[in-house]
Amino acid sequence: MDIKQYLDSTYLKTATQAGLSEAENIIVVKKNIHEAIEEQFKLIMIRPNMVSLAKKMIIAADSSLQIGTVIDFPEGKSNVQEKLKEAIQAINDGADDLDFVCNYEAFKRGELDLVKNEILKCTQLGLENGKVVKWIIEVAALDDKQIIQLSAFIKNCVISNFKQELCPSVFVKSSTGFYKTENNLPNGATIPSIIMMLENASPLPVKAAGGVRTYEEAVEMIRLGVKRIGTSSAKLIANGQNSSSEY
Ligand SMILES: O=C[C@H](O)COP(=O)(O)O
Repeated sequence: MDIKQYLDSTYLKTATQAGLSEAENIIVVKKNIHEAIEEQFKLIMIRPNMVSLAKKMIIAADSSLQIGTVIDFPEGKSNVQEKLKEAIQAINDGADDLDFVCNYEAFKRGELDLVKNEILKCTQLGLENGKVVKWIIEVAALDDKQIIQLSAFIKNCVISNFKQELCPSVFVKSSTGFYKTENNLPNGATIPSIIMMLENASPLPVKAAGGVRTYEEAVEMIRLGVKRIGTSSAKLIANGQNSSSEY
């Protein structure tokens, strides 16, 4: 098993978030894309406005690196038309994976029809274009019951409305990595949250994202059963693999 094939190497900071100029931030994005090509990661996960750039670099390098991008990131509050518009642009620019932020706040308010509608329409758009779709539920914003309920809700929406053979292309994903918690609590993929997702999203696969920093943490997530790991520490994790004989 090659751990690199689980890694969605992620760089999602805007220039402002990185404390850089736009030009400097593009240099960092390019460095991340170049590194993902060199390291033969599964995928580079970047903001939508960087997808065309990644596509050009990947074609120029004759690489099989895939491109993922985030839709309605990081809050997931936009209406379904805006989510679809952003996703169509990303598809046209060359994205392979579409990681949608679910309107988890609407789910918490009990607006289930709204959430179901966005899951069905956006998933359909992705699948009919041959894309992988992921639904980010932002576990740090949810209590345990809500993690269980939202994972099961997404699963039920997908398995009742799409062909069974398409289910492996629709993930439930833990976190954006950008959620601000009170008292600096973990804002990403904790082991208990991932276990709850795995138990309730199956047969949909789970992506652990947010706070996965080391080879050991990545291996633990894979042992639990996740099929993808989104991390801004992909190179560090891959280097950890090189220094261990475990896999
Ligand atoms: O999947 C996406 C996350 O933004 C990655 O979070 P991280 O920076 O904690 O690895």
